[in-house]
Amino acid sequence: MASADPKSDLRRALRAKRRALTATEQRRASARLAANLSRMRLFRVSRRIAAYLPNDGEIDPGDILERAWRMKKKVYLPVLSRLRHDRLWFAEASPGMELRPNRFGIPEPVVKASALVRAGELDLVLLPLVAFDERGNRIGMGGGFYDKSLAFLRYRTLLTKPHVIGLAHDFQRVDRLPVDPWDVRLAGVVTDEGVYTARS
Ligand SMILES: Nc1nc2c(c(=O)[nH]1)N(C=O)[C@@H](CNc1ccc(C(=O)N[C@@H](CCC(=O)O)C(=O)O)cc1)CN2
Ligand SMILES: Nc1ncnc2c1ncn2[C@@H]1O[C@H](COP(=O)(O)OP(=O)(O)OP(=O)(O)O)[C@@H](O)[C@H]1O
Repeated sequence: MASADPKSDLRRALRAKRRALTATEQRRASARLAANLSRMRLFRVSRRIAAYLPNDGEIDPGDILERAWRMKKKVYLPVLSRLRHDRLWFAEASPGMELRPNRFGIPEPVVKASALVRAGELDLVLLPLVAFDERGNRIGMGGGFYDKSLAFLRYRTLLTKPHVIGLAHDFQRVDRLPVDPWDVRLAGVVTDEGVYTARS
């Protein structure tokens, strides 16, 4: 059924499409994604990199995490704030560390509050998305978590950290997305098929 929010129909359709991928398709996409990202200078020079654990058919950054650890980079995963329910913090992750599902069922590192860092302490945030366009606009799951946690970037220059790159299956690209005032623009999007660098 069509709804009043143009974003929600698109969300539903693309989420269903990515959930329908087989495990084999997901593994192939993950390997291609890692190959495409590791060719980027931004990835090579970044020391502290946040990614995510895949949920709902999202493209799997697992191969990227492995590569980053081999390159002696620090890898971070998002943790929902227990105090402010709409904010993300980031915890350094290591292979095989203890994880516990958050309220959406997505596993999170189990760390003490003092070990959590804010987005501004990272060099590169690789974030999940539901749809993107080539101008660097995205829509996510609808919680506004990343938009709120990265809102400070909208008032700063292009040189401000972290750099924000979206990760997606190539079929999640759409012609043009509606832009809301709070949306944080991506520097680019990397997919299983290639790299889209946003030009303003
Ligand atoms: N892998 C991954 N981790 C992430 C995010 C993400 O999008 N992907 N997030 C990015 O923000 C944060 C969590 N935000 C999320 C927001 C909504 C749903 C979700 O599945 N919503 C369900 C309703 C679930 C419920 O209410 O219990 C839905 O819309 O069907 C999941 C994660 C932090 N970690
Ligand atoms: N910086 C902000 N300050 C206050 N509210 C915000 C901010 N960013 C987003 N929101 C609110 O969050 C809600 C969800 O926004 P939106 O639909 O754009 O999320 P999304 O981009 O799909 O989610 P996410 O960022 O978690 O991937 C909106 O109702 C919006 O009002």
